[in-house]
Amino acid sequence: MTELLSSAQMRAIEQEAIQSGAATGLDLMERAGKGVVDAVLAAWPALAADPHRAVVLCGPGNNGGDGFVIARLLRAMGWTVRLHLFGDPARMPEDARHNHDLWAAEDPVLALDAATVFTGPRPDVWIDAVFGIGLSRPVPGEVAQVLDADAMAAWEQSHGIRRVAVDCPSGLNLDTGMIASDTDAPEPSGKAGRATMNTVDLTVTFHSPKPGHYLAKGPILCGEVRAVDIGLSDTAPERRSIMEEPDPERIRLVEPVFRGRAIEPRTWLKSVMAKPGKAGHKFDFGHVMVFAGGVGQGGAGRLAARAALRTGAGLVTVLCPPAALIENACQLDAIMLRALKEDVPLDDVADARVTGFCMGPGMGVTPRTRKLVQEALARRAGPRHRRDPVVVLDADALSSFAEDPASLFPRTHARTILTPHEGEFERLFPDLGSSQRQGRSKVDVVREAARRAGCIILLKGVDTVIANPEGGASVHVAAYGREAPWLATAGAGDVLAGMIAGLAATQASAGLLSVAELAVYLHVECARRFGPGLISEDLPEQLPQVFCELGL
Ligand SMILES: NC(=O)C1=CN([C@@H]2O[C@H](COP(=O)(O)OP(=O)(O)OC[C@H]3O[C@@H](n4cnc5c(N)ncnc54)[C@H](O)[C@@H]3O)[C@@H](O)[C@H]2O)[C@@H](O)CC1
Ligand SMILES: [K+]
Repeated sequence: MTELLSSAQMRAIEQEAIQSGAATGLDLMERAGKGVVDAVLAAWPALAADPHRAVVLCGPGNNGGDGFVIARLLRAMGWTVRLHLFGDPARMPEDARHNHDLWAAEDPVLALDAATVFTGPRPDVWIDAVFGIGLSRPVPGEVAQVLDADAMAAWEQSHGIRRVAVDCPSGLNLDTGMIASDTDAPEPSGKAGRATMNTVDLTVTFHSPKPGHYLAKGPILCGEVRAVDIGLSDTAPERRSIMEEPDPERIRLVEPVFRGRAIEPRTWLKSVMAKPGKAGHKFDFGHVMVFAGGVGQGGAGRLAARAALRTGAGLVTVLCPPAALIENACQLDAIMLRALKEDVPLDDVADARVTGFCMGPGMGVTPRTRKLVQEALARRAGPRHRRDPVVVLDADALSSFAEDPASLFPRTHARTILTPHEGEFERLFPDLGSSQRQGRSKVDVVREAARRAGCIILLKGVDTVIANPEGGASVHVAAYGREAPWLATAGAGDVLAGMIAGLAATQASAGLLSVAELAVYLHVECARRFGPGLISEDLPEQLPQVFCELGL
């Protein structure tokens, strides 16, 4: 997994390098600028053949300083560069000011406004170095006009211009992935934030990617993200193994990468999933019970059950009210079926070998659902198991506690995982949901929710955030070449809940957060493998081929 660094962590690493004498701020800025130029030429090798035109937009801080370095390096390659500055050079930080002066000694520093920028000739490359991690408020109106998605149409064939962002498209908050004008917070400047922000083709960031590249608007705006090495060493207190819970000080990006290097997905899968012994018995791979709804309400539970079985659980049983037995029996074969009468306690039907419960899809928002959830949460490890059964709570199992979430949290435990979508999350954590809309990072709110509930929380979305009560957090995004828009289909969440229950119920040695990470990854892989036209029934059916393609 790649570890994502917050702005504060990035600053601390830079400061340590500077204070230890390993590099000066100027060295780092020079390497950053060179890293951007190299990344541009690597992305579009044809640009290296002969000199081209560039527009470089610089801001008042060190992001602008990087811009001045880039402009100077391109000029040295014979390029024609028009450089525009927002801000007063006299007030720039020292290193940025130094690079400003090197540029200004030979070429003009133009104003950064639409009239000045778009009356110049059309560039081949557009470099946005206005704001980076230092963005502290909405982008001022005159800069916003230049960065507006439609503004480039002032040039003919503007779609052919290669757009590059330094650290991030200016206006994107690298901790939250939001743009200031997206949030409910009033804008202190009183000026309207821009409605549309220019997307770029390539974002070049330094040392390590940041959460904002993957959260919220980040994946829409950044194009492709390249992290370039600027010679900083990583001072993470301890780098953990892929199957351990993540370092609570860091945020982990869910992808088959470990310690910065791509690994075979097979290595990742094998480290998380149960290792089948040669003489494995079905009970060695766990028994998941999935609760289905009443007559005509069983589809969601059956989808989850199918996903749990395909993911590797040895046995899966659907529990349903007696009236729904025939309906379910007509649809299930390998999945077992048991009736659960209204007044019968869960212990009467679930023996000690049950290692996982998947609850919520189609169950109904009822007092009975609440009671069953409470009973499942009270279960403890059977004699043959090291761990308590996992309890995955989704959909109606969560909504059944919407009136009184505080009555759920004393019962949830470290082997519980809640898988809400945004609406369900906000019903359980109203204050956290609204603080997110006001600009708080999705990672921070999910971390706090996990702490409050004392269990794992997986908040679904194109950007999915998972956190555990210790502060460990990971982000998975269905973007950057792993888009799966057709996953927005009825029942896809039920399948995910079943996949998590199926993987976790095998009692693999990996922690539950690692299991949830893998389930989210597999879920998207299944959707991508099937492609457009996907319906939720198709998802579990892709698993055998996905496992095979990932080398399992
Ligand atoms: N030595 C270093 O610190 C390095 C920093 N690097 C670059 O430096 C950047 C961070 O530099 P800074 O901390 O100076 O931050 P930025 O350059 O991102 O922006 C800070 C400046 O912008 C102003 N500002 C912020 N939001 C504004 C708004 N909405 N409207 C008007 N003004 C606004 C601030 O008052 C400050 O002057 C990184 O993103 C990266 O590009 C790289 O060169 C690597 C080395
Ligand atoms: K920028």
